[in-house]
Amino acid sequence: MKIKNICCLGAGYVGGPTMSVIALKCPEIKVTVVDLNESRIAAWNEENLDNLPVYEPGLAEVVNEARGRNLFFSTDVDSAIEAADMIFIAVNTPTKNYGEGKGMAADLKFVELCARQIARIAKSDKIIVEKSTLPVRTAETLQTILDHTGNGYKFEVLSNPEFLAEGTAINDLLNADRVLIGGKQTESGQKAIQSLVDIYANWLSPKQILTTNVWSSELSKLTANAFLAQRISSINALSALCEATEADVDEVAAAIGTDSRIGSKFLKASVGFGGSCFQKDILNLVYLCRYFNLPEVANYWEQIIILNDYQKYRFAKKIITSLFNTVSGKKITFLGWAFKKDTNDTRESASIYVAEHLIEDGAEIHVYDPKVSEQKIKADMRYLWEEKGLTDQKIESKLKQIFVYQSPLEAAHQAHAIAVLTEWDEFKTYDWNSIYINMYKPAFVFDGRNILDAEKLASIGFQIKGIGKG
Ligand SMILES: NC(=O)C1=CN([C@@H]2O[C@H](COP(=O)(O)OP(=O)(O)OC[C@H]3O[C@@H](n4cnc5c(N)ncnc54)[C@H](O)[C@@H]3O)[C@@H](O)[C@H]2O)C=CC1
Ligand SMILES: O=C(O)[C@H]1O[C@H](OP(=O)(O)OP(=O)(O)OC[C@H]2O[C@@H](n3ccc(=O)[nH]c3=O)[C@H](O)[C@@H]2O)[C@H](O)[C@@H](O)[C@@H]1O
Repeated sequence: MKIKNICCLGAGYVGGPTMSVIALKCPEIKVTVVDLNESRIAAWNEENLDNLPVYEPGLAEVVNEARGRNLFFSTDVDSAIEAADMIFIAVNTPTKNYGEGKGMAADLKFVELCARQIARIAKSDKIIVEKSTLPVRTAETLQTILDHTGNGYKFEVLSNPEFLAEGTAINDLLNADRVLIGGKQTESGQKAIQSLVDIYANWLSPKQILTTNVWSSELSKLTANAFLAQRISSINALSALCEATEADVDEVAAAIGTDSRIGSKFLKASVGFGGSCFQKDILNLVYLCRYFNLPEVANYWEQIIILNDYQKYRFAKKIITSLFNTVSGKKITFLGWAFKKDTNDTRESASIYVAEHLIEDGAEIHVYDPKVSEQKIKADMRYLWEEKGLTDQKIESKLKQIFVYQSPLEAAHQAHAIAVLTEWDEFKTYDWNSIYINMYKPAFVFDGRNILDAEKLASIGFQIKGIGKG
């Protein structure tokens, strides 16, 4: 079946960029991205492309070309569902923060609502594509809801997990290592798979398009994220040993990375990984393993999260101990708040947890991030403290310890220490001499990303401490 009309439920970091690229590459297909969040849709429709809700290099150009031609953003979910032959579900699947599986399982309520809405609205057969990251066997749940609450039409459920990374999303979509499509082994299942293959074949080669059964596809997504995060926790674990032994973690990573069986990518020691997915997906995997009575397997994967929490805590503790065992009343400058460079996303960013530890010890946190607003930074901290059950009064008082700047020099003025939390390229280009002159001495720099020229900074007079540097 040749697809003419696509609808995507969820206009977030995945729905927005993926559908923009599909629209760009398939001008004959009408693509409508819908969301319940009116302000998000309004931002996608903003004339000024600087105000798109997602910051991604190259995204504005893609949106500019396709929007209004065959790419549309709307809050009219029902009409978009009705008109579509193929519906992508790209809604959020956060960790459950209530009830059964709290703190571990994926919360599928938004996905379930989508299925119920599709079933209620559909007036023709449709292909439903899981784009959100979901626990293995969710397709079964979706199929059951669709078949039992629908109006007698046929729904084929496919799994098509997304592997893009934020900050490089457009390039990842245009030049994907692979796309993965899982479907039923029945004749209609294979036809549905082919319809989706045909879409990606507009710009990817057959070698880049993998097809599997539904369950392998669903599980491959959680597995890919677990393997990626495992590499970071592995190198971060070694970074602690490097600091104790005067080995240099970057040298160790480069040395092992030359072994083609290990590979050099994703071995950058850091203050700890963040982002909306690694932690959530691994917790989900751990929950699934426990559910299937595999405690040893669950404990194995859980260690990645435990180590990541330790790494964030270790970084904060190093700042406190280096500053003579207290940061009370001291000004600590944070360069970066986003969970990685080239994104405005801050979900689960290490900066949030490091800030919390330091504020607990009485520090003032002065933040500069090129893409993250003051409102967002404060909302992140408020959310964390609300989750911990702090009173509103206590939260308001703690928020007074956070200051946000438009300029890095102002943020660092009269600081006791600077902590690099995100690897933004611009941090490397600063006039570090002027920064040094205007800081309290000894002037400390804690490079949580190992991006600065440590020798140069040391020669200026800084006390520089990287991750995994002896
Ligand atoms: N952020 C990323 O880089 C990646 C995310 N994923 C997965 O993709 C999924 C979406 O992630 P993000 O885009 O980051 O989330 P997001 O939170 O940025 O976007 C999800 C959007 O769905 C909307 N939504 C919720 N229920 C809806 C409904 N019933 N109808 C219409 N819209 C609805 C929300 O308002 C929100 O705007 C998650 O499962 C995530 O694990 C997968 C690969 C990469
Ligand atoms: O499912 C998802 O959401 C996505 O999760 C990650 O993408 P993302 O979280 O956007 O970004 P990454 O580049 O993976 O970085 C994640 C975190 O790990 C950190 N990181 C990454 C690499 C590294 O070597 N060291 C390191 O500390 C980053 O700074 C960041 O905080 C995966 O890379 C994507 O393939 C996947 O689609």
